[in-house]
Amino acid sequence: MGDIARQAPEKDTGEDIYQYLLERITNLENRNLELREQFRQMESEKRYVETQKIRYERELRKLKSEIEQLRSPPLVIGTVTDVIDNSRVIVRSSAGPRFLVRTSQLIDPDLLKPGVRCTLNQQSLAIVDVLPTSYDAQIYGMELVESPEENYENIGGLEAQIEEIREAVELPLTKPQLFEKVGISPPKGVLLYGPPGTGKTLLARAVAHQTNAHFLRVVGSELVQKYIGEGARLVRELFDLAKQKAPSIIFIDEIDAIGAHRNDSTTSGDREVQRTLMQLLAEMDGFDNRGDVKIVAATNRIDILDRALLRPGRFDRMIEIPLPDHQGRLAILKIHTQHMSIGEDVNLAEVSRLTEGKNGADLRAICMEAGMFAIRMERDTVNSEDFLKAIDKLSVDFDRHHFHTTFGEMFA
Ligand SMILES: Nc1ncnc2c1ncn2[C@@H]1O[C@H](COP(=O)(O)OP(=O)(O)OP(=O)(O)O)[C@@H](O)[C@H]1O
Repeated sequence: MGDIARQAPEKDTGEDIYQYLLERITNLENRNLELREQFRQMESEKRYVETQKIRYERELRKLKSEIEQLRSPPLVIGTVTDVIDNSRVIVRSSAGPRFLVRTSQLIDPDLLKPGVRCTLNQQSLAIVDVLPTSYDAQIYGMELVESPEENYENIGGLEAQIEEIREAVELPLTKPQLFEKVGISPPKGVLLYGPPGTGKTLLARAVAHQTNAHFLRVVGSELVQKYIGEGARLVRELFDLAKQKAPSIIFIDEIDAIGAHRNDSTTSGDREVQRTLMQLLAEMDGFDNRGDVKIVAATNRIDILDRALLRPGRFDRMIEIPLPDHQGRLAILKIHTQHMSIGEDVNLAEVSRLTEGKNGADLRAICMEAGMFAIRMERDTVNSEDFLKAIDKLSVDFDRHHFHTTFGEMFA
């Protein structure tokens, strides 16, 4: 640069100017050559970067689609039996057969050793994830509460049912000697049945609270749908965990999902449900009813339950949890308004009369909605107008939901 920018000579004789220009031309030509060379190098660098970019983009797309493919549920569970090389292993699926499967690049090959449990894509059977070796209740969506907070005072309108469950579950846990002295066996399992939202879960949690027992909740449909082929194993682990944590109460919600009576169809889904049910029956049969683990199940569909579940020594005590009547609704409304600041004009008996056919969950929602109306109006007490608006709003919501469900079912 210094050469090119050199100042013209002061003495401007013709010879000097000629020399100066000649030198300048040579310099500029050299510089031009240098720049051309740099340009050529940069061009080839650019081409290299561009091809790299295309390669990375292709790899990114491949990995993204691999992730999507691998992550899509449901997943099958298997155990690695042999490792062939870094990308292929033999896995025994929990349903029985063995497969030679590919592993994802996202999985550290060091983790894949014989005996390790893993999840497999249902279609490609590629390994998606490696499961921890130690037992983890949360993986399976089990709810484990040390001692739930709900107590009998939180339950409205179910006095007779509370009495029954106390006899069937609480007494054998707190006073087992009574049963021994009289020489009778306490019931093994209790089945709560009735429409949704009427307090079945609440009741089971309250018994666990009263007896200081661990509360273990599983949902029947999740047992068979979350990890295919794992239902039976989950039932076994559920009972093991309950024994470990005793005194404990196992609560199986939606038991109809595994305990519906069997028909002749033999799809793999049906077989899975049957295996899970057989395991549950086996666990219950091999169980000491004088022990400190109690089983409570709930269903909205007692009509479809397999009779095998209801035989003596299984769910042999059935308690109906019906929709609340007027007095029941009043009791539930009192419970859900006890911490609310309610105006003197509010007549809960009237609210109960206006909510015929509603369940406990609806009544709780009405109380909360009435509170929201008061907050929107910047009032600190809830008046009867708020309750009327809340009942209206929830009835409209209910009708809309009902309409969508019915409409959806028509086209399903
Ligand atoms: N009898 C009741 N007394 C007080 N609150 C109730 C009662 N029934 C229902 N609720 C309220 O509704 C909520 C939902 O009820 P819960 O889950 O116990 O019903 P469920 O019968 O188990 O319903 P599902 O069959 O849909 O599982 C409860 O947490 C509680 O706040």
